[in-house]
Amino acid sequence: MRHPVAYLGPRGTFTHEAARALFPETDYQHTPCDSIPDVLLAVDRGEFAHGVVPVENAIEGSVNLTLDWLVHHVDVTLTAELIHPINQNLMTHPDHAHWPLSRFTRVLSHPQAVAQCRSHLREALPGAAVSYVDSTAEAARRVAGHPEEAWVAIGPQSSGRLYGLRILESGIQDYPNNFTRFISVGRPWTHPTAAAVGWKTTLLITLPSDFPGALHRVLASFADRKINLSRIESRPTKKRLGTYYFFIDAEEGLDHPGMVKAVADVEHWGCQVRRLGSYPCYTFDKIGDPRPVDNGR
Ligand SMILES: O=C(O)C(=O)C[C@]1(C(=O)O)C=C[C@@H](O)C=C1
Repeated sequence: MRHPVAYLGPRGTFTHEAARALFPETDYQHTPCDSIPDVLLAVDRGEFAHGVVPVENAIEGSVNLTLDWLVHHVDVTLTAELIHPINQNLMTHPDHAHWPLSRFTRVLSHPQAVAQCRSHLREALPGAAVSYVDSTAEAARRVAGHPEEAWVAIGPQSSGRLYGLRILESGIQDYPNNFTRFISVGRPWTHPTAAAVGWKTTLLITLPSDFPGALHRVLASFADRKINLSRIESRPTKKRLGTYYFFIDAEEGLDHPGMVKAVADVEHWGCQVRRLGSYPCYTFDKIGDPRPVDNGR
């Protein structure tokens, strides 16, 4: 039996590409969900052993929806990371393939994808309205379903191929080094063939309110043990203005002796520490390129 993997769908999203790279189709069955919360909830409820969602983009930064749902709505474990290249395409219905860009009135895509192409859109489609949808592939599907509309979608080539769109422009992101970090959540697993390029632990830290310099103490606890932190991201607690949760990624496993001491220190300073996961990190070049998604799979 192939193990079930939920991902942000529909078929043809960047997350689908990431899910297929992380969880090979020989061993895993991929199922699309309509939104990031749907993926996380399905795993949290035990309906899927694994889920894949985006967490951070090189151009636009954090995927706040993922971070906030991890904090407030689900209790799932982070089990792997994949850094995946992102090439954004401007695509339309084949009937409009020869139109000048000035004829298009609306751009559809995921907010992260639109944000990655903001400058390009201002120049290429200055008059077009923007409609945000839950994923790039959903945008492609809607554009394909409305040939009567002068619409374009932004998304991966795979979504254009799946929904029968034509590519008008490729590589439209504003900066060339565009990568998104995806995470898997759920049960522990190991990739059947790929070697990890590193190991990370993600902690969610809440500072005590009455302790000046608490964040400094937290950072020093890791620095004192020579543990590299690759990311610190704050999100509002949503309880009171000016109060935050800190997501901290450390480049060691949770049972590394230095990590054990650093976390004990942080707790000693009165911080609350939630251990979100300790997991291998994969990169796209090392994990291998799965065959393109086609209509049958
Ligand atoms: O819409 C998709 O294709 C997604 O997989 C979502 C998502 C994201 O949320 O960051 C994934 C990668 C890109 O950065 C743009 C969109």
